[in-house]
Amino acid sequence: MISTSNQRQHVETILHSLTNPSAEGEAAIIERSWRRCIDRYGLDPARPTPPRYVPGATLREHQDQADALIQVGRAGVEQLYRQVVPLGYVVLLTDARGIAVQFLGAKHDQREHQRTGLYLGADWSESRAGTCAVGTCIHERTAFTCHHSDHFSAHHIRLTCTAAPVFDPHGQLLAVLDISAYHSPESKHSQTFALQLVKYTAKMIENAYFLQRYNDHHVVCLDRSREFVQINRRYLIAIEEDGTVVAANTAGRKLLRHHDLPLPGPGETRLFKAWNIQDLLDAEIEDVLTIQRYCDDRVRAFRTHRHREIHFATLIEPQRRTMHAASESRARDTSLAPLEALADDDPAMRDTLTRAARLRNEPINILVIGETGTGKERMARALHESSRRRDKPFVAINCAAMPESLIESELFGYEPGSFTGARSKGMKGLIAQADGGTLFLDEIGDMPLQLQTRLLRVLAEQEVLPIGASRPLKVDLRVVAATHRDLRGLISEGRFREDLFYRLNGASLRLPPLRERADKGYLIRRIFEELQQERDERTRLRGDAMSALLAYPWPGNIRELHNALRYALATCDGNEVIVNDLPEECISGHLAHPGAHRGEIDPALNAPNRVVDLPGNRDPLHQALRRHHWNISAVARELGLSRPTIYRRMKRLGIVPPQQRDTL
Ligand SMILES: Nc1ncnc2c1ncn2[C@@H]1O[C@H](COP(=O)(O)OP(=O)(O)OP(=O)(O)O)[C@@H](O)[C@H]1O
Repeated sequence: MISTSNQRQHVETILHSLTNPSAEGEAAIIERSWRRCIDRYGLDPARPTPPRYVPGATLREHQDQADALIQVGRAGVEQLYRQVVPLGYVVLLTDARGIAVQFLGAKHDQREHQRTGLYLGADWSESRAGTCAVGTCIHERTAFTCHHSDHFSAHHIRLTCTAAPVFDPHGQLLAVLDISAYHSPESKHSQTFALQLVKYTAKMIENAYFLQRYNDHHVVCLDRSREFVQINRRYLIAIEEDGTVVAANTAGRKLLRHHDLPLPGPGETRLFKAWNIQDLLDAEIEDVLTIQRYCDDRVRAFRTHRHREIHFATLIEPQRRTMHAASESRARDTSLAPLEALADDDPAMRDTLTRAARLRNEPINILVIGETGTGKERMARALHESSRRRDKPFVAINCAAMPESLIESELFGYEPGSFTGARSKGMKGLIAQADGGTLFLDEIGDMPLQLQTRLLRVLAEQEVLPIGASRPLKVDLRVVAATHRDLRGLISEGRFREDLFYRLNGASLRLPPLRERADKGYLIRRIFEELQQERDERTRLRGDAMSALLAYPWPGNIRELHNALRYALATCDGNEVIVNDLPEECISGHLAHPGAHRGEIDPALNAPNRVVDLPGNRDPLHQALRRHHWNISAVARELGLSRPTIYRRMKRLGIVPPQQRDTL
């Protein structure tokens, strides 16, 4: 708390500066803001303003509107957080109206954060909070440190806050990135480095947003340094195929303005001339569009027309083109679609899929290797569906799951009356059923040795001898076998036949574990989509749930992911899956907090405590109910959940309030 004399002195400083304006530079920004607080917003420096929070539903709307930026900027915000948290800072991302839509802070200080307004849903607009880093940054459209008594409200003067704006590709303010700390040296100079760091991160987020927004355009990146142009991406200018400039990042807009080529600002309706990149650079459009293809280091130097400055350029080509290429290849050969769908841009998977595509019609057997649940059966099915055998059967056999006594008859079939208990008409074995198609032998490492010998004969002769039969049946088979075991190890232990290994291993395809895949996001979205189709419903996967899913190491691989999403869809409120709907193990490394509710963006990182109300976690809910004497509204408030959700979870967990127990 700040002492009354300090508070009085703070008020006097503000009032004095307003009657004696003198400041320049950043001090002038503060004076201007103080004046607005009194003249325009009617705030009183003598009356501390406690933080104001928007209601949960309103916060949701703000978060939804900022969703694209939050998603694109997530990595940058999290990186900034990791850099500053050891120094006692929290990180806020607010929208252009100053509402905190994302918050990352140390877990144990949650109450303090909430008391100060450094929390989700806090309104940091200048008109509400007075002079502060976020609100004043929004007003002045510039990065700014509001240190201690720079704040208008005495409530905030122990804070140091540094904020930087993030603009959209048309110069409109999108968001403000802020770091704040409770304890800092008296001198404002101590925050110089903080200011640079926040500006840098805001620029990275802005550029990431720009590149995503214009990923269907050519984007020219310019820099005064050849060495840094690829890394810095300082000036970004999106152009059409004919060179027409369509947008630029903040630095790019400044560069264009400096060369008398201004772009319209937000809300500017008067007609601007459409500039061409050739108005800026002394270049043929072909020289610009071919940088990637014809320049050794993918950099080309140009002089600007007006100031004759040398700029080095690189070019980011439209993704549309890559997508076209991919869809063209698919159009040429649509049969590859089942394989293509297995992965997005994971390098190991792309290699595996390229090999699979080449092998799909080759007359060789394939061994699929990967940890349990990595999608080996999926791969086998996709190989079958992409091959010329797709209209014939795909027969899957799990060699580990089948009782040893049955394997032989199931696989090879039998003649009528060949053993006691056999069907009178005999049975066609699974191998014969797969004739013309694909036989998938899952967990091949678990096949008993004696059957390995018989299987070897089938593969060598391409014929199968049912039990009790005197003549073998000819079969045309492609065998895909899968294992998560080390077959060579089993061979050296004498538990797997080496000759069978070579028969099965005409080629091998290795599937990476999910934790190593770079396309986790694609898999999550795809499986979520598949499950929704299965359930015939439309549910949203919220960003916080996505973050927790991306961060989890997935020891059970895609099967575990599949189960986690199925679970979340079954237990969520039907509209959206949030982090607390996920199974406990998926979030226990990324704790959500008791107040995690459908209004917050990333409880996984906001988390001060363990989740109190995890699905399936009966005790904490039970404890909360007892603590509140079974008052459901109070429990719902504490847990940040709706009353119907509490009732639903009680029902699911079999929790019955005492007053109802007698009636059961
Ligand atoms: N690329 C994928 N896209 C969507 N779902 C997938 C994908 N790969 C696997 N799955 C799903 O993950 C689960 C496990 O896949 P699959 O059974 O193919 O794994 P596996 O490696 O054969 O497992 P195991 O080693 O236990 O036999 C299944 O539900 C499957 O539908």
